[in-house]
Amino acid sequence: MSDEPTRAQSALHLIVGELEAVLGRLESAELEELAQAVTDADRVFVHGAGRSGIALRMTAMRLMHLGLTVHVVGETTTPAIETGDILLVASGSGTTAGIVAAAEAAGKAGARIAALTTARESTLAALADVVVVIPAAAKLDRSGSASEQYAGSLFEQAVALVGDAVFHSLWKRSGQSADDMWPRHANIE
Ligand SMILES: O=C([C@H](O)CO)[C@H](O)[C@H](O)COP(=O)(O)O
Repeated sequence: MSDEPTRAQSALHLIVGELEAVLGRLESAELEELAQAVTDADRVFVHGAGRSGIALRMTAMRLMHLGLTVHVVGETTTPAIETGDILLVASGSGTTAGIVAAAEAAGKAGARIAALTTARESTLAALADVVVVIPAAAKLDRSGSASEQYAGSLFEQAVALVGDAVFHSLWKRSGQSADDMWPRHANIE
């Protein structure tokens, strides 16, 4: 058998390399601001379209494991957002209509808004109290300069990892052990 990497292995190397590069360019102060805003909030609401939303659902689960009250916007049981809450949104483009509308509504309700986006100058970023810029490709960027991957893949992967990093830092600050958190894990699945 040849030692040559398969094409999927080559793709994995590409993805890991792109992630390392893009995550290395994140502003540490922005990440700290995000972690603090999440921990300061009464409740955390997450929202994103498509894969951006899927990535944030991973974060939502871990923040729940940490003991925070977390809701995914659009779920049947999600209540009204209000003052003291934070809406955490992810949108590579920063212009997805439903996400911008949600941020506007959350702001009017008195909630804080934290946005993960590639676009610091976007409508979404302008609405947000906390912005973490992930300098990946937005989904319509066909230049290949920010990423060789399809559409917003690099952004969406980075959102999941940023969420895990925020969770991990908050977990370590909390002093809880893994055993302390485990009873919150779903026991019907
Ligand atoms: O699902 C997505 C698409 O496959 C792009 O890679 C996006 O996450 C979805 O279209 C939302 O777009 P953004 O709000 O610009 O992240």
